[in-house]
Parts: sequence; structure tokens; C-alpha cells
Amino acid sequence: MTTQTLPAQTPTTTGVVELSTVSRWYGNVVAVNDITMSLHPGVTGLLGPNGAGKTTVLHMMAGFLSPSRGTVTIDGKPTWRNPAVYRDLGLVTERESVHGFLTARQFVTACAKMQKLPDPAGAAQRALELVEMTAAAERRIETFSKGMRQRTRVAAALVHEPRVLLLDEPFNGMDPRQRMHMMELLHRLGDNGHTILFSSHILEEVEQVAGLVQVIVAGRLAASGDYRKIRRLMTNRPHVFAVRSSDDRRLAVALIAEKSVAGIEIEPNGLAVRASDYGSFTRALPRIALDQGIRLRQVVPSDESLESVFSYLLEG
Ligand SMILES: Nc1ncnc2c1ncn2[C@@H]1O[C@H](COP(=O)(O)OP(=O)(O)OP(=O)(O)O)[C@@H](O)[C@H]1O
Repeated sequence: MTTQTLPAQTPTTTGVVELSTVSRWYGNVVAVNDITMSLHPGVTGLLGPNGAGKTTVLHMMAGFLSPSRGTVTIDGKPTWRNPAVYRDLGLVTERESVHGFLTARQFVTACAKMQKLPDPAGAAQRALELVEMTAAAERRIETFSKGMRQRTRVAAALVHEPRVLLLDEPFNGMDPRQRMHMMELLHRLGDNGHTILFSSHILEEVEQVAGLVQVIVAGRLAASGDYRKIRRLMTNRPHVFAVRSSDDRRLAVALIAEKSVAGIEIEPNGLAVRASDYGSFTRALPRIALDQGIRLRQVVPSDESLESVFSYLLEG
């Protein structure tokens, strides 16, 4: 298995966060396999399907988990069992574990006290301002929308003004408006010089926020670089389309001559067409059908799931 590592856009200088040949296993399960990556100020997306190892990577960065092999450092200092480093990072976990009866201000202030900050109330106020939650700060968290709860959790993670912010699937369960709001917030923090890493299994989500993307699949770094290059890697690749038409057999015969078609199978419910190039095939198909007087009823890429895209990236 080879990894398609794209020429990263990041400078070659040492990153704020560095993973060097990091692996992590749980018993027989290898969750993270020999990952080396650098994070720099700005927003980076950690993209991967479920179970890829994203949470494990974030938890090792945050010092919650020890690497089984390799090192995870922030500014050159190992994160594992290093409380001094925790002052410089904030983690927003995937699962919520916040008492709903607290107001946003009480919760963020409690976090400031836990960090032993000299002025917890002032720090909470600044963090709530940053995430634009001051207007609702006296309301109980259980009355909030998902987006408001997430922003409150971000405020809590930022209350001690860390330079590094890690977020595990921060957009999960949000509606489009809440998602937009969270994206603006991450953009703003990135522009302010924070080093931000957020995980997601949705490419569209990642490319709207992050300039750089690290793709992990089955515990390995499958690709890294500018999101446009990642997208190109994903689209300029073989695709299988499920095609139904008014005359599948005749369409199959006509498609055999098309150079972007690598293979066709006639199935009970239509054709499975393997196209060597997504763009050329989707342009050629309507033309061929029209020439043949065949009506297209359905054209669906049947392997659009991220899993298949990722396995392609890993096949190299
Ligand atoms: N405590 C654990 N014990 C055993 N296996 C674990 C443990 N935590 C994670 N794993 C396994 O390690 C692999 C990576 O899990 P991880 O949670 O890091 O992935 P993920 O990309 O965050 O996925 P998801 O988005 O589904 O949480 C998975 O196969 C998972 O089942």
C-alpha cells in the first residue's frame, strides 16, 4: 500500500504541533499507523471516514493518550503527561458532557477556575465575546440550540487563551446556519494566528474552512495538502456509475466505443459502467444517448461514498 502524499503547501519549518512517526494501538487494533504531520497557524482539516483514527490523533495531540510509538509535541515539548503544554491547547471533544443546568457564563467561568486563571470572570467574558455568546450567557445551556452549545464549548476550550485549538467533528448535528456560524468562528480564530485542527468525515465541510487538509484512512496518512489538490485526486479517478435507460443493451453497445468507458456490466436493474475519467464520461454519456435515440432514466455514481474515495487514495 502506498500513500499519495501531495506536496504540502506548508513551509518546511517546524510546525507548532508535530507528530513524528506516531502509532497508537489498542490491543490488537492499530488505530494510528506511522503518521508524521506538522500543524502551522491557521485552520487545518483532518479528514477521514468513521474509524479512521481521527479521534485518536486528536487525543494524542491533547495529551489524553500516549502514543504507542513516535512522539507528539507542541513547540518541541511532548504533550503526553505534560501539564505545562495543556495551558497552550484547548480540546473540544466530539461528545458533549456539559451540565445543562449551568448557564453558559457559569460553565465557562468554572473552566477558567479549573485552569486557575487569575481573573476567571474576565477570562470567561472574553471567551464568550470571542464566540459571540454574550447575549445568551445568562441562559441555561439546556435551552440552547446545538450550535450555541458548541460555541459555548469552544469558549470553554479557549478560556485560557491557548494557541492550539483541537475540535473533534465540531459540525456534527448542526443545521446549515449553525454550521456557517461555526465556520466563520474557525476562520476568525485561524486568521488571529491560532493553530486549529478540526476533524470531519465530509470533504465539503473541510474545504470550506481549511486551506490545508490531512486525510487519514485506516490509521494512515493517505494524502495531505491543499484541498483543491485533494479534490482533484478524488475526481480524476475511475468511477462506477449506475445507469438506467430506455434501452440498456443498446446503450451498452454504444458505450463500448467511448474511450472514457473502461468496462460495462449489464445488471438486472441497469448498467454498471466503469468510467476511467469522471468528467469525460459525464460529458459523453448524454451525447451518446441522444445520438442513439435512447432516453436516460438514471445516472448515479455508485461509488461516491467517501470510503471508496479514500480506499482509492490509499491504493496509490
Ligand atoms: N479505547 C479503544 N479500544 C479499542 N479500540 C479502539 C479504542 N478507541 C478507538 N478504537 C479503534 O481505533 C480505531 C480508530 O478509532 P477513532 O475513534 O480514533 O477513529 P475516528 O476516525 O475518530 O472515528 P469516528 O469518527 O467514528 O469516531 C477504530 O477502529 C476504533 O474502533
